[in-house]
Amino acid sequence: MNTVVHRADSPVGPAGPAARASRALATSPLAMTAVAWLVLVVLTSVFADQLAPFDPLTQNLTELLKPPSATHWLGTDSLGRDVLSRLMHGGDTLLWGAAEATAIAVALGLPAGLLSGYRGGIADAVISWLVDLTFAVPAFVVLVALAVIYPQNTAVMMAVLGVLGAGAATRLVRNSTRTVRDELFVDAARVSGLPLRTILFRHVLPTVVAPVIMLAATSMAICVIVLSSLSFLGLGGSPEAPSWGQMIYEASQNITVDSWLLVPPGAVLILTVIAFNLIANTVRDALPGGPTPRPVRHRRTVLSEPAAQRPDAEPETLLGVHGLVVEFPSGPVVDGVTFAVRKGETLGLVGESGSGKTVTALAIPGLLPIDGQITAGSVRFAGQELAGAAERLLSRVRGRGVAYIAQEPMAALDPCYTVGNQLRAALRHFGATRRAAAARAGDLLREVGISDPDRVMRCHPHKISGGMAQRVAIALALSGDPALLIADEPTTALDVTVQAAILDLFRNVVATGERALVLVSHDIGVVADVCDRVAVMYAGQIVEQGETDTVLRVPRHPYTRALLRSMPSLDTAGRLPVIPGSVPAPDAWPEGCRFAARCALATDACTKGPIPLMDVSGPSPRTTRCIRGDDLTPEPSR
Ligand SMILES: Nc1ncnc2c1ncn2[C@@H]1O[C@H](COP(=O)(O)OP(=O)(O)OP(=O)(O)O)[C@@H](O)[C@H]1O
Repeated sequence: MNTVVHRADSPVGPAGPAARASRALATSPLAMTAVAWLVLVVLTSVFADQLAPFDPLTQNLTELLKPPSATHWLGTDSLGRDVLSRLMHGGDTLLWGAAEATAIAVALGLPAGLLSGYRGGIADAVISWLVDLTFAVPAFVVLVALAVIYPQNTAVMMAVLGVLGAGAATRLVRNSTRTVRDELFVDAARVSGLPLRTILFRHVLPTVVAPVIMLAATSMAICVIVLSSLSFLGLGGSPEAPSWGQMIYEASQNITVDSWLLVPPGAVLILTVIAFNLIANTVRDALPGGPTPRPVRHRRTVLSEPAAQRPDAEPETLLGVHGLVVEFPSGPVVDGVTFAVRKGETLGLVGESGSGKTVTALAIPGLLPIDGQITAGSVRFAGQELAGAAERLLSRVRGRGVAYIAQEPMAALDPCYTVGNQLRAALRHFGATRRAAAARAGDLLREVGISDPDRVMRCHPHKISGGMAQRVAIALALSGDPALLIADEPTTALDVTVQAAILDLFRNVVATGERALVLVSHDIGVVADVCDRVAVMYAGQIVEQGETDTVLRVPRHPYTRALLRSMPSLDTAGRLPVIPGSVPAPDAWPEGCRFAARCALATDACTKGPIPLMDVSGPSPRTTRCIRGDDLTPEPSR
């Protein structure tokens, strides 16, 4: 039975970075003091007319440079004006100006950074070039020039400062987006066929909110300093209107007569800047080191030779992969893979680590890493060619046609949203009304064997166990009612009991006869348990394929036999035989049989040249890539 557990070591909190940031702010006394100070400054500035004891401009020549008193709490300046009243009015222009520049920087930088980070390619190159341009502009010199051209026009100056600051915002959002773009939950969203807009706003945006808050707080601090500096130079606004920078300037003129005048505006300015920085630092500290960047994902595949219609395709074939070749810059890693899956059928792709199973599985719905390409062959799904297809077609097919279940279900679930939230969103994406989605979400969880769906729906992913997360991932995959499920090592991370339950679940999923399943596993026992047919992969090729019973009972390739012998069973006594050596890396594939170096039956003939797939006579279609297949003795029943 699956249990709901709290994983203390979970890398993610109960919600996303934004929630973590607000919790960090709420629980840090220093940050709360900073927030309180800023609230006080803002309220005082907004209600200065009502709160200030004196008019900030009224001069009283009989009260020059008075020290703090009961009447003038902070004293008077060289023209007899009340310092406290001037201080209260002095924050207005400053804070509005800083807010204007910050809002412009974020408004420009957020979409640009999202686009640049998520799309990459030309968009990234152009936007990065523009960002570099903003970094090259000496902002303060530009502001001084603007102050001369548009005297006392703080709005124009801050707008320009905002545009220049957008470069930093864009860079920050871009980098955060790139980090999250390759997370499995974003892949999962893409696999579900969600449109770009939804993926960006629902899955990527929440993870960049906290960095943006941090940037906004830093930007406010910088803008306050810049505006004060301009006022200090007499360039930052109307000379009559009080401002903190101007007050500091006036105080500096009287420093030998009365140094106290420097204290109130200086202290308020410093405290305000420190408060913004404290908030920025608290938010920064609340952010994790960031999800580990993974190799970038590719959205589009390129086909060097046009995929032809396959005349030999059987009409009931749901998925037909023919001669699939996938290459990375280092060379091919999948080499001419051919298999077909019919409705109601489960095909197992089995082989040791590095044999090319995952790359083959990812190639089907067009989810190869960015530097991987289908360079030959065909992937026909329900009559449509997917190899080299446009992203638009692929996103239509993903989710509704083909659903992909990743090995790490926890990582495939968005940590920012509850299970219910994610399920309902997926169902709504596939056209369900709000009410129908709410009902169907519970049904789906029940279908995948979760007995208390209401409670699980309220949980964030980090609060559920691995087995439960895998069930939720399967429910999510089923939300688009796909015809084909591809499950990549779906039980590897689970304990044996949960593994058995999940395999049962897969059996039920295809039992209706309406769906097909491609199950990727390195465990031939799992494949034997669930799959109707099996394709054994080795070094980028299928080396044997046929009905599971037949292949496992009478393997016709020494690699299949070696895999079977290394499978634990109840009657296994002593140590399990291991296959000596390891799968050759793609750049070390030999000319002849790729398994020859590890094969006890290998002869000179095996290493002379490529071994083609050969038919094996028998009651059902069967192929092997071994010229000595007939010499293999049947495996004793296990
Ligand atoms: N992004 C990549 N760039 C270059 N080579 C890659 C990349 N991804 C995978 N490969 C290579 O492709 C080959 C097949 O990898 P693949 O992950 O498909 O194997 P697998 O059989 O699924 O193994 P595993 O069970 O460990 O995932 C390996 O040699 C691997 O190093």
